[in-house]
Amino acid sequence: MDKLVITKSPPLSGSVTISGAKNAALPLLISSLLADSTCSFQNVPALRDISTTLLLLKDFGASINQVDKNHVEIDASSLNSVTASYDLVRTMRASILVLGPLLAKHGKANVSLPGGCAIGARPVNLHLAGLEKMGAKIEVDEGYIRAEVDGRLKGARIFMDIVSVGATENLMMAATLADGDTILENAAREPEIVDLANCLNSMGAKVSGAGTDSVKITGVKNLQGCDYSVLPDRIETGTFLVAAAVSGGSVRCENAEPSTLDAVISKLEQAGAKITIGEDWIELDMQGKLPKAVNLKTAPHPGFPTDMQAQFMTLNAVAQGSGVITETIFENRFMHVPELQRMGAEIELEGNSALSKGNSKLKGAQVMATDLRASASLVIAGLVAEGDTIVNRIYHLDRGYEAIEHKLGGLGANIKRVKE
Ligand SMILES: CC(=O)N[C@H]1[C@@H](OP(=O)(O)OP(=O)(O)OC[C@H]2O[C@@H](n3ccc(=O)[nH]c3=O)[C@H](O)[C@@H]2O)O[C@H](CO)[C@@H](O)[C@@H]1O
Ligand SMILES: C=C(OP(=O)(O)O)C(=O)O
Repeated sequence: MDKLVITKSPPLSGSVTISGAKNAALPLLISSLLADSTCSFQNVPALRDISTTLLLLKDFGASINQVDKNHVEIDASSLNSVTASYDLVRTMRASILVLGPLLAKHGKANVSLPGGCAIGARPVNLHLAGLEKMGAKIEVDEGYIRAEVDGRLKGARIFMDIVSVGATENLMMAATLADGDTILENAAREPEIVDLANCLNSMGAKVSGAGTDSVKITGVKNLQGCDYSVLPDRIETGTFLVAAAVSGGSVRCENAEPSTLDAVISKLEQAGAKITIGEDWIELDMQGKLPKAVNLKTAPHPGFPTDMQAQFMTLNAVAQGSGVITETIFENRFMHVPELQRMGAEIELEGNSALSKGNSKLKGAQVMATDLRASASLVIAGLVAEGDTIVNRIYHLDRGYEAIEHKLGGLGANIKRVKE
């Protein structure tokens, strides 16, 4: 498995182009299952999760035309299978999102239950309960969710007692082809949900209220193909901004969507960064200063995103002063803490909070990447640690960051991929 070797680097400087968002692209590509003609997607990030999704769609019988690295056309108008096998689903939890579209369009779906992953149990009960409320019969058998509906799904009012991005997306897609109106209450408000709603509407769906906690979908008989460009990745943007802040540098993120980053920008300003914003770019300048530690608590959007928690853990570790980070979304998302401690970070864990004492002088070490954002936090730590940091198992990083070593290298980081 590939490794990244990062050697203590100068403050990051320059500009970096942000890719399309993984978490927007995955449901968008999957939404092509609903359409009767070809869907064309641009600004698709070149990532392992995207290749997995395309393999999954191909496995159903969809035809895929990879026009170039970031442009793909999908025709899923006729399929020869509605089974998502364990081999593909186990590497990517977002595969569960095929359940709603397959059921809505083909009346049937067999989807392997996604395994647990390093950040928590991640159940799918809300996805299943919502689809059952729309008339689906669902059973779990030999590790597979087997779902069926007699005729079309029926519109329903669905209240979700936990805010779930995936369940909101799955049910929103299912409802586009259901009979009648569906109202999703306590829906997630993430920008990726708005992107999905916009794309579905461009296919002929009737979705309103996306971005609020009540989304209304009026079912239509069929959907057409689309030509859609994926939203820029707010988590990739945030990761580069934190890397710049930790290194005391100055970085401009191009092709970004600043309006999706309010909570992250506000914490970076509290950390002492000077932030300048344009229509599609964000610039961070630490003016040579060390960041100040911040207190933060993760929350559903527009709160502070859990996918930026690990990166801020590194920031707090090297910052001036102490800070408390509380994780409220996933019960086991502190796997990066022991690895950062191995590099010399002074962090104490208590329940779902992490107290960092600050001013840690990090030293390079061999570290293990346990999940996607944990990996990013270790790469950022490697930029300022004395000596070499070797980040093993970067499989996770490749799931979610396009060409991270090239992008960081372009900002002056000493980073290289070692193939094994
Ligand atoms: C591909 C994608 O977009 N992934 C993102 C998505 O994951 P994902 O959609 O899996 O995350 P959810 O928003 O569903 O999870 C939020 C919380 O709800 C719980 N839950 C979820 C579904 C369910 O049926 N029952 C239940 O209890 C989860 O265990 C978790 O504690 O949102 C997360 C929260 O912002 C992000 O960290 C992930 O990067
Ligand atoms: C947890 C993440 O992704 P996924 O839901 O695909 O595991 C993430 O993007 O940080």
